[in-house]
Amino acid sequence: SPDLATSFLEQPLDNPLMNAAGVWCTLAAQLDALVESSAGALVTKSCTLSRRDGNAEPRYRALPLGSINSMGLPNEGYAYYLDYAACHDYERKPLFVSVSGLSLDDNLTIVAALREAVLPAFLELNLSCPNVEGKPQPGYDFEAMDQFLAEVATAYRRPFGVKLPPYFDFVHFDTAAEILNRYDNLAFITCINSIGNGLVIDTDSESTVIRPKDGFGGLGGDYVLPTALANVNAFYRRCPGKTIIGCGGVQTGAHVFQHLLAGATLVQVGTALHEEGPSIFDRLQHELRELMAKKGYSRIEEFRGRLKTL
Ligand SMILES: O=C1NC(=O)NC(C(=O)O)N1
Repeated sequence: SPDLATSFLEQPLDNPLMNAAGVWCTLAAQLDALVESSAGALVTKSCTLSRRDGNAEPRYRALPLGSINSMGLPNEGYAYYLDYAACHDYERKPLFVSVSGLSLDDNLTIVAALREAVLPAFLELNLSCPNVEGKPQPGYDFEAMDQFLAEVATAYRRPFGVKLPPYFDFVHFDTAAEILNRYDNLAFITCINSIGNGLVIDTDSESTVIRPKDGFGGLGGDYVLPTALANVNAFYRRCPGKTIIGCGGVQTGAHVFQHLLAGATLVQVGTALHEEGPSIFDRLQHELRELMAKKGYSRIEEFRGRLKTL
């Protein structure tokens, strides 16, 4: 049957699937469940300098077409995730550490600690959390993003990656890619984070469905798949020297196939994992293998990045 084996920054993986940062990865027990699952890799909840309770509840709602969330970066603080990363068995599967400091200084402190720990973990720098009140997303402020990257790339010196927000304009794809391409140790790009500040209204109650920010929150699920695929392919085309991780709207093996076709090397699962649990990785691999067999593909590299245009 088709082989899902792949590699990421020269590390071998059994398959290209992993969780999206923030989903099933805030506490050690959740992370352990991902290690025990058939996911090919895992990433920790975006961490900040100190532990955070996050935003008031209700702050997440599953919907027929996906999800809306305004979690507000609830996490155990960066030391908790560095401790977890220090105990992880990297022979079993790669571990990514997501970092979302609330300031450049916080990010530099966390990144320096990660570098000092000398662990095989991969740093995913989150530039795109839309849910901390008063904190603009660095991903939507190109000057701030460039400054963040200049300082983090210099301080960390090792290969790292970024988690980007979705962009919706070719000028923004061009400008963001031009910035990313200036950093040689910026080795991977994860597209996309949630589509920020959507508003879901419940007709019966005539109300918003989450409490924070008057109900405005990040969208995931079916709502975001075409935007996620566009961003994966836009950066795949513009950043040939970098590896793309796809995230957004994955619920079936066909969605995984589409992300790979668009140029992704790994594929992250958020909303659907939140709703189905880690067994989803078995289902997605089964569905992807079935689809590959039907199409006559035996390995991912036979079609990855080979999206046809009309
Ligand atoms: O980067 C993030 N994206 C989201 O959609 N939500 C979380 C959060 O709010 O913590 N962070």
